[in-house]
Formats: sequence, structure tokens, C-alpha cells
Amino acid sequence: MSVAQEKALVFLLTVAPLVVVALWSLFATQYSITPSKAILLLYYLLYVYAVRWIADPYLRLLGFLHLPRPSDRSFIFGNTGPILQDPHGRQTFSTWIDTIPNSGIIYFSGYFYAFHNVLLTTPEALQDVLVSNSYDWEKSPSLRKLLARTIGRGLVTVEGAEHKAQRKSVNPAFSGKHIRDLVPLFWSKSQDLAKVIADKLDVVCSEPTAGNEGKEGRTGIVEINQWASRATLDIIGLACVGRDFGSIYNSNDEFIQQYNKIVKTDNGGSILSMVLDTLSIILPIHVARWMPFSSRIREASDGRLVEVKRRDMETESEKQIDILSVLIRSGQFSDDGLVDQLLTFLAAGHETTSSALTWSCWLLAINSGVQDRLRAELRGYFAHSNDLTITAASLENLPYLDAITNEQLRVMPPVPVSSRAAIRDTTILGQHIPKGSHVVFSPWAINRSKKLWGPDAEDFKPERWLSDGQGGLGGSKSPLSLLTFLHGPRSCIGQAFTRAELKCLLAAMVLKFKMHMADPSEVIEPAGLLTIKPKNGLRLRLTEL
Ligand code: HEM
Repeated sequence: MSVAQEKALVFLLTVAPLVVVALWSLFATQYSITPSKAILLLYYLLYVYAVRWIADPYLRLLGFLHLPRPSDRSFIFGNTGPILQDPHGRQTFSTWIDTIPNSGIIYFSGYFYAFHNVLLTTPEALQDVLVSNSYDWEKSPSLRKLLARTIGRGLVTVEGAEHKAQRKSVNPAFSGKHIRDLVPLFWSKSQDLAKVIADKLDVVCSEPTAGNEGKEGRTGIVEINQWASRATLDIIGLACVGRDFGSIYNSNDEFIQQYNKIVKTDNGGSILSMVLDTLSIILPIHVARWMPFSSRIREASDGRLVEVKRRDMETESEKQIDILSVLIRSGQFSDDGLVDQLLTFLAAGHETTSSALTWSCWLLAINSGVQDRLRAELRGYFAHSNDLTITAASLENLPYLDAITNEQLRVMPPVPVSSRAAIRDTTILGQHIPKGSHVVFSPWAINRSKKLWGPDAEDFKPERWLSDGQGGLGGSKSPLSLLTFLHGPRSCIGQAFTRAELKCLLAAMVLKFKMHMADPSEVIEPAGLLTIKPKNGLRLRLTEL
């Protein structure tokens, strides 16, 4: 639709019905449409209310029409047509950001032009929404309700003052100091992972060459995604609850079964449970959470986990370092509150780190030069040490490992897109944004924007973090050019945790194996609902070193 057509549409849906109703009310009594003036007035008020309700979004549209926006639009889909064919809008948002001239925001409309969205395209616009006016924006109520039904009222699902208070209480458990304490645990699990995978490989003997006997070694094809999922689950279990789920050894830990039942969507729910689940989404959070049929959350909230931990803390002489212990010691949470936070960490921290590890392995498998250089850095580091143990201090002295971690989180952000709704009238870069409008920000598109990262933005180049001369910004001009964990009061609380964990896992894998694609011609496609994973898994050929 052209701008003229859009303005005509607004007129048709706003002014015209009011004119019609005014004429109608003038002549209605004359033609005795209704005998009662009171009923006529009631009709009139109802009609005006209905027109106002329908017209409201279209009147708001006028406030956006001057903003840059995509040219492909239709009445039914607004501008969302291309997004529907492009999961998470990854490619669409990237194209818009790099090709539509704009100074920080691009407007795009939803169905029937009735929903208004603003795509944030520059660090300055992101700063306004995520940092300066963060509490003018909230996650969509339906999404929060859906999440709260399964993970309770933890950090992810609460808003406003409740969020501020919770964040303040949880922050110390994720402080730099505490994450340093967790590094030995990350490293030990990472080594377990490498060992368990190695034991599954086939023993082969290489061809003898002149003067050399054939050497025995282990190699095989491994689906990495499922190992990444198991390892990151075990790490989060140990770090958050102090409990080894043992899923890399295929354990049947009761809590894990419970967790899978709660968080996984593919657990074969019956039609009845689907209906009940739907009902509990529709109901307000507080009600749904305590409904007898909302059994999932009840099962996890049985409090035993916290009870056992309290007992361990009393009886064991060694200070417990897991996050649950830190939260219990803070004395800020009820037992229910603790369970909600734990489920939140599991849900927010498991799939995401598992996705990040999978993509790291993929990037190293298709960039063998980077893989070799990382291995050389690690071997060089350990050559000067008697003990092959990664500590928090060693992580600070492995610059290439740090660069790879930054770069893989930049090019393959596990959460590719997120959004917020304005809960009051606000502004972005001075532009008035009425209550009810939506902002969309795409870590995928921002992290890969040529405007922010240069012409090689799409390439995996860890070196950009080594010689950027920009204080660790990878050659970009602002920290907000990297959006993987967002920024501001609602940024990922687990960022430092993730970075340390990923470094340990990658170091263990690279020291133990040479990684290649099982089928070098295979095209790996990202897919997924909230986090992205390789659509058909990731098969790598691992050769033990
Ligand atoms: C690669 C790994 C990770 C990525 C990419 C990631 C990404 C994110 C993003 C994008 C958000 C903001 C979502 C939004 O508000 O729209 C977020 C929030 C959050 N993340 Fe992470 N995350 C990761 C790992 C973790 C881990 C390991 C934990 C905990 C152990 C964690 C806990 C949380 C929590 C609690 C929030 C909500 C924070 C708040 O609203 O105050 N995340 N994460």
C-alpha cells in the first residue's frame, strides 16, 4: 500500500464512521428507527465506543508513517509477510537494518496495520530501550504467563519493582568472584565429557608408512548437539544445585526426569493435558500456578530439593559454592521462591549454553585453522604448567580462547530475537512511542550488521577481538553492537557463567579431539523456537589426539 492509500484507510476507519453515525443519529428519530431516545443514545455510545476501539490503532499509525520502513507491505500482513517465511526474522531484520536508510529505528506494521512495531537498529536506540528507559517496557503478558506457568515467578517472568528486588538479591550469586569459584567444577565436567565421548569412538589403526608402524587411535562420527545438551545440563545441575545429574553417563536422576517433564514440550502430553495446559495459560498467573491441574509446577515445587540442600549445608563442613547455597545464605527467598529461581536458571541457562557449545564446535569444525591455533595456544599454556587444570586465572591468560568465545557468541547468538511492549507512553531517540507499541531487537541482525561491524560482519573471525584497539569491542564502536546477552537491567544474569563454562568445554574438546564435519558438503541450517540449534543435529568426525 502507498502512503496515500494508508491515509485513506485511516480516514475510512476513523472519520467516516463518525460522520455516518452523526447523520444516522440526526435522521434516526425522524424515520422512527427506535422509539426511545434513551435507547438511541445507548446505541450511539456503543457505536462510538466500537469505532474508537477499531480506530485507535489506525490513529496511532499516523504517528509512525513518517518513519523509515520496509516497502513490501500488504493490508492483511502489514510488513510481516517476509518474517513469516523466515523463522525469527533473522535474514529479514538483517536486510532491513543494512539496506533501509534509518537513524536507529525502523517501523513495521503487523496484521491489518493494527499492531505497531519498531525494530531497533543502532546502539543508541538500543540504549534508550534496554538501559535508559528499561522499565517502560515489559515482555508480552501472554509469553510471561506461559513461562510463569512452568517456571514460576523467577527473574525471567516478573516485571517492575518485583524484578528490581529479585535481581538485587540474585546478583551476588552470579558475581565475578562466585563464577571464579565455579571454574574448577566447569573444567572437571568438561573433561568428563571429552572422556565419555572418546570412550564411544571406534578404535582404528592407521596405515603403516615407511619406517613407522601403524598407530592405534580412536575416531568416529558423533552427534554433538545431544552431548552438548547433556554436558550443559550436568554443569548447570552442579553449579546451581550442587547436584550431579550424571546425564552424560545416562543417569536417571529423579530431578532430571521431573525437569524434562516440566520444561520439555515434546513429552507426549494427552489431549486432556493440552486442554488443561491451555486453560492455565489463559488464567492469571497467580491462579494458574496453584490450580490443582497445573501439576507440573506443583511437582517441581515440592520443596524437597531445597530441604535436602538446607540439611547438607548444616551437616557438611565444607562451604557449599553452588548458586542455591548462595541464595539460601542470602536469606532473601522463601522455599517456593528458591524453586522458582532454580527452574528459571535451568530453563534460561540450559538450552542456551547447549546451543552455544554446539555452534562453537561447528565453527571450529569448519575453520580448521582456528581450531589448530586454539589447540596450540592451550598446549603452549599447559607446557609451562605441571598440572593440566584450567582455573579462573588461566582463563584470563588464554586470549585466543577468549576471542573465539566472543566471536562465536557474536555470529551465532543462541537467542536470535526478542521483543518488548511499551507499558506507558515513552520515547526512542526522541520519537514519541505510544503505550502498547512493540519493540523488536534482533541479536542476530545487530551482531551481524555490516554498518556496525564492517563488510566482514558475517564472517567468523576471532582475530577481530585480538587486535581491535578498542578496549575489547571487536572492532565495533559500542558494547551495544554485541547483543547476545542484551544489556541493562534485563540483560542475561548468566553471562559471566556462560563465558567461563563455554571456555572450559571448548578447551577440553579441542585438547582431546580434532573435529571435522562428518559430511563436509552438508549445509547446516539453524532452527528452533526460542533458541537456535542445527535443524538436523550436528554430526562431526572426532579423532582422538
Ligand atoms: C549462551 C548462553 C546464554 C545466552 C545466549 C543467554 C541469553 C539471554 C538473553 C538474550 C536474555 C534476555 C531475554 C529477554 O529478556 O528477552 C537472558 C536473560 C536471562 N538469562 Fe541468559 N543466556 C545464556 C545463559 C544463561 C545462563 C547460564 C543462565 C543461568 C545460569 C541464564 C539466566 C538468565 C536469566 C535469569 C535471565 C533473566 C534476567 C532478567 O530478566 O533479569 N542465562 N539470557
